[in-house]
Amino acid sequence: MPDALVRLHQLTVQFDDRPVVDRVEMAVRRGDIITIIGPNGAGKTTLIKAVLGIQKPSSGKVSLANSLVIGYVPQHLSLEATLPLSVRRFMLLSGRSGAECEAALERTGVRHLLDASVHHLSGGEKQRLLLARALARRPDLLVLDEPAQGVDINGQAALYDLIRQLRDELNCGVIMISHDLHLVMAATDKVICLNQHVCCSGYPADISHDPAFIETFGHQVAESLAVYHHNHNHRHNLHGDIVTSTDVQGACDHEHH
Ligand SMILES: Nc1ncnc2c1ncn2[C@@H]1O[C@H](COP(=O)(O)OP(=O)(O)OP(=O)(O)O)[C@@H](O)[C@H]1O
Repeated sequence: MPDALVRLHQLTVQFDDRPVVDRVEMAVRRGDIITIIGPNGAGKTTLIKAVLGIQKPSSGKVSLANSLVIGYVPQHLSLEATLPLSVRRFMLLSGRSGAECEAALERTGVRHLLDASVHHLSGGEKQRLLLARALARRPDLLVLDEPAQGVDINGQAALYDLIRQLRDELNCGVIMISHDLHLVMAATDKVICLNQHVCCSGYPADISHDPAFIETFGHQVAESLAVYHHNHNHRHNLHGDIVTSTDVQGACDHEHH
């Protein structure tokens, strides 16, 4: 099994003696798309901040692969509203060359906005700009905090699709937070349900049956996800991709209901 890009060992973060992230174990490898779901205040952003090194663990640790390059897409683009700033200038502030910035913007579908003001971009355009900035670093690990916020439903599906393509092109690992359970179930390889501690984790179709998932999100949510469940007549590799019967190393062979 390839080495992990990032590994959490019993990661715990406390604020005023209150554990907000409680003894979390997790590993992200190249090719993984791992989505963290959980109710408000569950500790998702705090966990991501610990991965980024901007939140110190109270105990446990975060191990990163040597010279790991992380591309981070924050929830929002927060900028001084009175400061004039074009998309081109914003991208160049990342320290990458003009050509690299333009290629990244092209890849996320917003190169035509090079000379637009960042203040006038739509919600979806801003998310694609933030993704381009992360991409320009050619990251080993993409970290996204609710990347689909402010994006309409069609745009969300396209954005998740793009994230999958980028994972393939860069052969990077992806860790993201999402609140949109339907899209998560449709677009993710592995889901971690966090409520301070890890309630349950696994393939999307499996975890929605997990009593811990139902307890966290309620029967209504679990039932509404039933549409994504299906009987499998195929096998998965460890990344959740379908494999043929001759290529079964590390595959699971199970039925989902
Ligand atoms: N720097 C801090 N000091 C004190 N408490 C904090 C700090 N940062 C976060 N918290 C608290 O930790 C808890 C978890 O916050 P966090 O932002 O990680 O949750 P979340 O799962 O990302 O929530 P949401 O889905 O609402 O964004 C919250 O109760 C929050 O108030």
